[in-house]
Amino acid sequence: MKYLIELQNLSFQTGGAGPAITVSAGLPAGSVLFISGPSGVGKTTLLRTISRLHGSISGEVYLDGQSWASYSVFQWRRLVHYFPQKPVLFSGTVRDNLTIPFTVARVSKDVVLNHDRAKRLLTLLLPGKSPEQDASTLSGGESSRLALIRALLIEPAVLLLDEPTAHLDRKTGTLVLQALAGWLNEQPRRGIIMVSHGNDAAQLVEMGASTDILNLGGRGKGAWDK
Ligand SMILES: Nc1ncnc2c1ncn2[C@@H]1O[C@H](COP(=O)(O)OP(=O)(O)OP(=O)(O)O)[C@@H](O)[C@H]1O
Repeated sequence: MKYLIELQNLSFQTGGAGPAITVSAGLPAGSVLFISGPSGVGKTTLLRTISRLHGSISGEVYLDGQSWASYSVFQWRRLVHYFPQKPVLFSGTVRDNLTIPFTVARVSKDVVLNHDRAKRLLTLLLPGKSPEQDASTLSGGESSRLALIRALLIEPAVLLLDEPTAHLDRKTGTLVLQALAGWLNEQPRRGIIMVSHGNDAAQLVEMGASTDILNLGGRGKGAWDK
């Protein structure tokens, strides 16, 4: 299989005025596709379209060669997981926020939090924070990192990240990128599509990730499709 996820002539309309945008791109497993383009061009809308939170006009998305039409919306969003710019936390503790998605799958809370990966991610991204802390007392950046840990624990095949390092200082941003690079390397068939700036791309390359750019201000093709 050449691509983990492939956008084939995916056409969508943003909420703003302007013509529909059509993109084609393929993401090999283990790599990161950066979405670039000027403010308001439709980067967030593209991520929301890929996750089926925003309707498309035409075209298709393939995951491991299988069209998105063959998945229920629920299955698709679990496998192709959208992480918004302002993620929502549940009321309750840090622990509750990490375990709530798993109560649906009837996995015990202790299993989730005793998982090595959960412990490692908490130590990396929220050092010094207790699982018993009320999540509403976390800072904006900490809340976002807690939500990111939750997204990583859900183990999607593809993570769609909307500016995950925005508003973070460089050191904390690097920790987030380390968590993402580690997550990519853990399993062979994972990928990330993210809206972010060139500095993140350069750092991920330094960490050994293979990256590409899909420029929405440009012709709408990934470099892998040349
Ligand atoms: N619900 C909505 N109602 C009206 N307009 C909307 C809605 N959502 C998005 N838009 C508009 O659609 C356009 C694309 O928005 P989008 O958030 O996808 O842009 P973006 O490229 O991610 O921008 P930025 O880099 O500033 O975050 C913008 O002009 C935005 O104002």
